[in-house]
Amino acid sequence: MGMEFKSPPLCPAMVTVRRNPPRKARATPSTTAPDSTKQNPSASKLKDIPRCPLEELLHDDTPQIPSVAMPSSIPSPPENGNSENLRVFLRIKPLIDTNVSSKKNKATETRSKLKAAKNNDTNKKEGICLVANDSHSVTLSPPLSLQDSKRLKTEVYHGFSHVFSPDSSQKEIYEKVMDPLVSDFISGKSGMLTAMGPTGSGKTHTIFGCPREPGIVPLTLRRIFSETDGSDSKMSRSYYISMLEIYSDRGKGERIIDLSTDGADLCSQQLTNKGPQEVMVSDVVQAECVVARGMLKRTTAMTNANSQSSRSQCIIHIRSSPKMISGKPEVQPSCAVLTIVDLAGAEREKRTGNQGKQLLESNFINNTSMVFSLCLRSLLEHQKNPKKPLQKHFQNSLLTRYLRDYLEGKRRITLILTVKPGEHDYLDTSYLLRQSSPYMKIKFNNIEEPSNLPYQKRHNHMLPRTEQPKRRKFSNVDAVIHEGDGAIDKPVLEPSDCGPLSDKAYLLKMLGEYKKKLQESENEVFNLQESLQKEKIRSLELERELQDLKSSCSCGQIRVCDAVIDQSSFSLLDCQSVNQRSQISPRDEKNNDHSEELKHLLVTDNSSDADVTASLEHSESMVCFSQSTILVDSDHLTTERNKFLNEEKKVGAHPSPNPKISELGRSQISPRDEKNNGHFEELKYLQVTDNFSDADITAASLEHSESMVCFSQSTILVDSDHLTTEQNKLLNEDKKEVLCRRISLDENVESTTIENIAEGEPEQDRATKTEKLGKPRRKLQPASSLLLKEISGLNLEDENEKPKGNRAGERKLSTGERGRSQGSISLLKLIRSNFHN
Ligand SMILES: Nc1ncnc2c1ncn2[C@@H]1O[C@H](COP(=O)(O)OP(=O)(O)OP(=O)(O)O)[C@@H](O)[C@H]1O
Repeated sequence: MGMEFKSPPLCPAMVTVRRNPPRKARATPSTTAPDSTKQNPSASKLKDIPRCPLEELLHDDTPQIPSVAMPSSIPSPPENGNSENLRVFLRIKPLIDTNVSSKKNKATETRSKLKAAKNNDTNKKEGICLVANDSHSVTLSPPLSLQDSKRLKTEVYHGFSHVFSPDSSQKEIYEKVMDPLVSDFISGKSGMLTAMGPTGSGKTHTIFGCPREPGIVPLTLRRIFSETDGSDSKMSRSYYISMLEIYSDRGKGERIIDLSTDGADLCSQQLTNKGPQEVMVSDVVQAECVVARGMLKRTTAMTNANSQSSRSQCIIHIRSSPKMISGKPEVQPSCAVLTIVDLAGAEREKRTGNQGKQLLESNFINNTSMVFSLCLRSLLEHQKNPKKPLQKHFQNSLLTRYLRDYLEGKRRITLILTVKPGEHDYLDTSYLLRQSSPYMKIKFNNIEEPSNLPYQKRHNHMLPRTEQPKRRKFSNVDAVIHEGDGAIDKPVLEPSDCGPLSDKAYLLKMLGEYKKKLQESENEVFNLQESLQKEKIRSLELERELQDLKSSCSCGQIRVCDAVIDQSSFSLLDCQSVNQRSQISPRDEKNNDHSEELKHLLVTDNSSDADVTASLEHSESMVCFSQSTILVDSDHLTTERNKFLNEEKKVGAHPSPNPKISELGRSQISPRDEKNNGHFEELKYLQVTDNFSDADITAASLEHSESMVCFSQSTILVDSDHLTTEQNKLLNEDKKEVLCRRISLDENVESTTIENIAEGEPEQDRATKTEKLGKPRRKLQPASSLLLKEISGLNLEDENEKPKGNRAGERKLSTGERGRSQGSISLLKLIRSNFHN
């Protein structure tokens, strides 16, 4: 039905010159409109003025019923040969959709019915817009309402591989659509079946079916395994199933979910490198279970158009590979993959009433469907005109990237279109038929069945090339793990199945190594942490021990020194030396060093606690013996301090030619004793230093315990007063190291510290002095009490002693003192005899 068209009259004053006149619209096969230029002679006069292409704009591109011009252009399915056309099947869904009026959609149905009743009384019963003319063609008639408003016309589509009427059974569909593909698959040819159609048109039903009416997938599996069961064992093959869905969560990009196993999220990279996990199936029950599980995990939702609408694109791979027999692969065609895709149905917002999340999902679904169609369209145009480059529409969605090889015509595709015949679905059906019917012209030329190539390689071809990592060569294929790695019953391909190690296997191997290393490092870190902890504990224990030792040491010192002070006021014992000499151990061989000097200040006083505490200022250089006695290292004292002490005459030291003696002499200080201010007790003793034998010393100390103190194996301290002039002389003559010191004692002043060394003093006097001083008596420790007993029992006498110019003046010796010099004599005798020997 052509349309009369008259160009609008031209304005005489206006001349329009077009540099690039619009292309002349080509005549569509369906158009029957007479050439307007022939019919209207006046139009020829206006040939210079391009006419408005209104006719083309208004023209409906669809073929008209009376003049069906398509059959000649639509190729019939090729029987065989290298070149074959894409097969397009059409399935018409039964009009009465029980599911739509099911409980969940009852409300929607009621609403739409009420609407329909309001709008048009004639539409009480929905009309049919699509009818099958024969097994290869259909007629699509627009509803009257649309015919009037949009001037839509009846269309005839033919050239389908087969049109399935609404009463077609699932089995029939399987046999016509899928069985040839399965046969190819079994013989080693790969192929893909894709179900396309608007939402609720029966794609999922066709692909999966239901228990009562199993769909293409279950029937395919049955066929495959029935075939395998009957075949010779030598021809038997292994089959693997993988199932995944591409889904858009709230429109936030695409996600790939592995449906065959754990429903894990696979990123695009994983899909490329590893692919979906495969599950090896050995019989139909196992295979159906895997598919059923996957279906349960698939994302679906209830929409106004479908109570269980698929919200994702679902892809199932069935892969076959030859079984190894006696370690050698069979020569038969090796791996083949059968791919079945259930696309999510395109949705119209008005019809579905989707909002929010579902609207976003709907956009994703429509977009993916559109990209899929564009890819095929581009392939068709490229095949028609090879000069036209193949558009890279596949890049626009994950699904098309994944199926790129198919969409570029390198693998066989079969399409099954599902449509609803109702009038309400006219637009959807029309759109699908117009869009998809040209695909029948797509040819697959010289399809290279990579029967001798491993599946891995082919599968990698199928994946987006841009995402393929660089290939690496491996000689050892022991770590070959195919894409089904990780599945519980994952199969591991034999080296011969896979050829060189694939990228995926390489990456997996690397990952495994890194994982191992990480594990080792973690273990090491753990061990180090443990040992660190142990070390910390140990160091704490050691610190505690050290503290204990320190405290016990200081206690010991105090005890020993207290005892010395209280009992005999023999204050020359240097704490350090005491410690070093193991508490005055005569057998300490280490202390054979004669040069060891004792140089300390002994501050003896009735020091108050505060004073003693103040001594802590010099804690490094002094040792606190007791409340009344502080032993200070004179070297550590400042010059002022020493000066002060000297000025105050608190240091009583006889000048001695021997530096040791002077040092020792300076060690008698009583700075805080007010009573003793400037007065010193006299200490008279000899320090005989030599290498005495143990026996000698022991004998000496025992024999003359009253007059000597044995410090060590090399040092004996003897009261010089107790020695006779002869004895002293002898010692000097023999150049033995005789340390003699005399500290004058002011007789007028009572000594506090060394009062007990004032030999020969009557017990009564001592008691009186002590009483006067009011100094507390300290209890002796057992170790020191013996020593002090010896010291206190010293009866020293130095007959040759001369005044040493000490400030205290010459000491007057009492008769009693002189009488107690026998011990000294005996000692000197012993020493002498020792030297002579
Ligand atoms: N040929 C058929 N015979 C009987 N019932 C059918 C047929 N085709 C589809 N149905 C029913 O129609 C409903 C919708 O079908 P289905 O879910 O397969 O549509 P769909 O195209 O997959 O929709 P969507 O794209 O939204 O997933 C289902 O309940 C299904 O059982």
